[in-house]
Amino acid sequence: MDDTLSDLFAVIEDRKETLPEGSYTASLFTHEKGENAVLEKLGEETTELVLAAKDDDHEEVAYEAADIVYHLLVLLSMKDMSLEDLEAELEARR
Ligand SMILES: N=c1c2ncn([C@@H]3O[C@H](COP(=O)(O)OP(=O)(O)OP(=O)(O)O)[C@@H](O)[C@H]3O)c2ncn1[C@@H]1O[C@H](COP(=O)(O)O)[C@@H](O)[C@H]1O
Repeated sequence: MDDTLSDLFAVIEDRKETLPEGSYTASLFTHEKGENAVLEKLGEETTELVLAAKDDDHEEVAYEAADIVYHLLVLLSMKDMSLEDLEAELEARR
């Protein structure tokens, strides 16, 4: 899981840097979509996650959770934060 998250975060950071055409991630870092789109997605996906959990739909819970994690990592990158910031907070709670 650690590798999956850090690999995904590295891809997101690369998309932010290189802004390749056709990249959904890159579109979030431009005015095409921007921060509001990321925040809206996080809100929508959280609602969808709650509904999937209420239905006990494990496949849908995993799908929505993955959408949330991806957009959360994009948000961290937008704020010039890193996975280490998240890890430090989690570690501090142990
Ligand atoms: N993990 C993800 C990921 N999760 C979700 N999404 C996108 O987030 C959007 C989620 O929105 P919805 O579920 O609401 O789907 P939608 O109805 O198509 O929404 P709209 O974008 O049309 O508004 C979709 O366009 C998904 O493709 C993701 N896009 C990219 N990644 C990862 O980022 C990498 C780089 O992607 P690109 O930047 O597109 O090359 C990929 O290889 C993946 O590993």
